[in-house]
Amino acid sequence: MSNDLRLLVKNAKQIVLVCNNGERYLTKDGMKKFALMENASLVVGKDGLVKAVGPAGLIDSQYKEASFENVIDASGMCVIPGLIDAHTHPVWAGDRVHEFAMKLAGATYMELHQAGGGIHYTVEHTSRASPEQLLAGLRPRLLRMLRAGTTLAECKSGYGLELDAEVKMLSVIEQARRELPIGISSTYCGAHAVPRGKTASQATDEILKVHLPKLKDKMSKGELSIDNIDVFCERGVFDLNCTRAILKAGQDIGLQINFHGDELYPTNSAELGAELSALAVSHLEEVSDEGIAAMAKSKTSAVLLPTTAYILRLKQPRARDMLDAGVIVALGSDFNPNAYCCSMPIVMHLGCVNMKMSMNEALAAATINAAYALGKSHLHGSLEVDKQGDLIILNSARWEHLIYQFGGHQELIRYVIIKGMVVYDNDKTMDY
Ligand SMILES: N=CN[C@@H](CCC(=O)O)C(=O)O
Ligand SMILES: [Zn+2]
Repeated sequence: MSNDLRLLVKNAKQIVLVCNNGERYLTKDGMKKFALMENASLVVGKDGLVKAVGPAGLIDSQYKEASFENVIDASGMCVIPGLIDAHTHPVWAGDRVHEFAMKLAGATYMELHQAGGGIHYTVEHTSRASPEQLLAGLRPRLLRMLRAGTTLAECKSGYGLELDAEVKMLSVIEQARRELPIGISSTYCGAHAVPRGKTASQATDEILKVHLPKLKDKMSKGELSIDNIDVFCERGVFDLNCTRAILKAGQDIGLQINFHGDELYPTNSAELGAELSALAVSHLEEVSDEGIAAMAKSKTSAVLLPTTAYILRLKQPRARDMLDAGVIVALGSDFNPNAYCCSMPIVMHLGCVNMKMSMNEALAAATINAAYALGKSHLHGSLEVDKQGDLIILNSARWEHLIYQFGGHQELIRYVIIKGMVVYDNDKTMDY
C-alpha cells in the first residue's frame, strides 16, 4: 500500500458524497436523493485528490498497512464536500452601511444607484484604493468565507469600470489566489455599471476595443488568469444587445459566460444565456417561463442568490419552477456591499425557507451545481475518487444541521479541509 497519503478521515457517521457516478451536475430527482454513506471513511493522497471513500470497515482493511500524514477520527461527526460559492463581489473599498439604513427606510436599490450611490459609490472608493488596501480588505473576507465552509469561491471585479482599475482588482484577486488556500474562480465584470459621463454603448465600445484586447494580452503573457466574463444586464444598465456583444467577445478570448440577468426587471436574460450557451446566469428574480425552458434545454445553470431578494425585499427567484423544469440550479452568496453575507450555510437556509428548496437540493446547489456554474465540476463539488479532497467535517451526527441551525455554522463546522490539508480547525487559530 502506498505511503503517499495525506489524510484519513475515519468512522464518520455520515459522508455526503453528493455524486457517485461522475455526474457534472444534478437536476430534478438527482438533487433530491443525492449519494450519502453511513459509517464511512475517506482517504486523500499527497496530490490532494480523493483516493478512496467507502464503508469504514472496508477502508480500514484496504489501508491497514498505509501511513497517513494526518488521521482524523470523525466518530459521531459528518463529512460533506466543501461548499462552493458561485457568485461574489469581495474586492472593494468604502463602507455602505449608511445605504442599508436608507433601504430599510424605503429607498430602492435602483433609486440609490441612479442617485450615484450603490455600485457607483463603491467604484469611487475602490478606484482610489491601492492594491495593498484592496488586498487587506479582501483577505479577511475570503477567510471568513473559508471558516463558513466555502472551499471555492467565484470572485468578480466590477468596482473599477475603467480599465486600469479593473486590472487592479483582477490582480488583487490573483494575488489572493496565490496567498490563500481557498480556491478562486476569477471573473472580469467591467460591465457592472455604466461609468459616469458615458452612455452604455460608449462603455460597451470601450470594453470591446480596449478592455478585452488588453486582458487577452495579459492572459497570454501569464500576468492574469481570468475564468469568466460577466455583465449586469438590466434596464438602465446594459441592455440585451450590449450584453450580447460583450459576452460574445469575452467568449472569443476564452472566458466562460456567467452574467447577471433578469434581476430587477424582466429583460430576457435567461433566453440570452441559453442562446449563447452561457455556463450560468445569476439572479433571475424576474425570469420568464420561456427563459426557464430555454435554460433547462441549453444546460445553462441558474445561480440563485437568496440574500439579494431577502435584503432588497424583492420577489423570490422561482427556484421551484426551475428545479421542476430541470434547470441546473446553483447557489451563491452574492457577497457584496449591498448583501453583506459570506456564509453559504445561511444562503442554503434562505434557499430552503424562502425559495422552497429541500435541504438536499440546497446542498447539491451549493456543491456540484455551483462547481458546474464555474466550469469546475470535473474536480470540485462532490467527494469522489480523483476529485479534489475539499471537505468539511461537522460536529453533528446528521449533515442537515448545517442548514437547520440558522447561523449556527460557527459552532458546527469543526474542520475545513482543502486538498486534504486542514485549513481551518475550529479549536485552533490558523496562521494566515
Ligand atoms: N446586481 C448587481 N450587482 C450586485 C450588487 C452590487 C452592489 O450593489 O455593489 C449583485 O449581484 O447584487
Ligand atoms: Zn452580483
